Amino acid sequence: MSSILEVQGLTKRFGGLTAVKDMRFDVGRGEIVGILGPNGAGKTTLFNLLTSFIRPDEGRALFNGVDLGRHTPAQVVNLGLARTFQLCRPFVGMSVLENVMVACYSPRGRASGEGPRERSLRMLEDVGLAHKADTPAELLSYGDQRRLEIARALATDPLLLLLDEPFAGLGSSEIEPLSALIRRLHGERGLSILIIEHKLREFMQLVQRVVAIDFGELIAVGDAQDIVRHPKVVEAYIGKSEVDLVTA
Ligand SMILES: Nc1ncnc2c1ncn2[C@@H]1O[C@H](COP(=O)(O)OP(=O)(O)OP(=O)(O)O)[C@@H](O)[C@H]1O
Repeated sequence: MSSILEVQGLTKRFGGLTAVKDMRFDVGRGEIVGILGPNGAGKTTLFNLLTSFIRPDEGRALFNGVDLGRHTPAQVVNLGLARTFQLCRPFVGMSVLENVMVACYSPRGRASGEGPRERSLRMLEDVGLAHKADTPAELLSYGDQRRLEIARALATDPLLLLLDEPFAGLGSSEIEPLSALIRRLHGERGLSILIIEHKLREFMQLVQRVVAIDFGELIAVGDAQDIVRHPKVVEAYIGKSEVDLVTA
């Protein structure tokens, strides 16, 4: 499997704190990879580096061989790398449909040849939100806002989708359908996906490989089943009782 993303020694310091240190891993084309780590481990900083919201102090990330650090966030989207955020930020005062239409005007969205309205509706159907197309975006439930975020990202026609804690704040009745949606998008579109999550149980069902980090450093990479038992992961994060719970 060739790599769509190659992270090569990325490092980011905030004053005396090294939030991401010499990070190295790959994402294969069409692969779902999870980033696992406790609060403050550097997961969102890593996403901010990949999407050029911030610049690395050292190292680089190659997307289809292109150095992402040399591009602006908008250019990164135009290369085919889209993200969602931990905190959903829809355009308020606009409908759900209009929120997605904005993304349809991106270069990759326009290149699809579909009209923005038609494309928007198709994306909303894809994520199960078409029936709420005319609803003001700020009135959506938390779970539906996550779907809207995904629809907006999909409208830019990504090759790699970064999902920042898509299950945060959701109840178990919302997590399973959202997880099924992510699996379907991966299966049907052949999307490569990099997903941050705290919840190991959800990871076990969803991801093909896990990158475990702690204090900004890579501590293990491997199958979810192996990572959950990896001594450094257990020590840093999970605790034996949690391993028993997750693997039960
Ligand atoms: N702009 C910034 N300035 C200073 N320190 C920062 C900045 N952004 C992040 N940090 C620090 O870098 C470390 C990593 O933060 P980051 O948000 O990447 O962690 P995280 O793994 O995403 O955590 P969480 O799961 O809580 O979202 C933390 O100690 C955080 O306080």
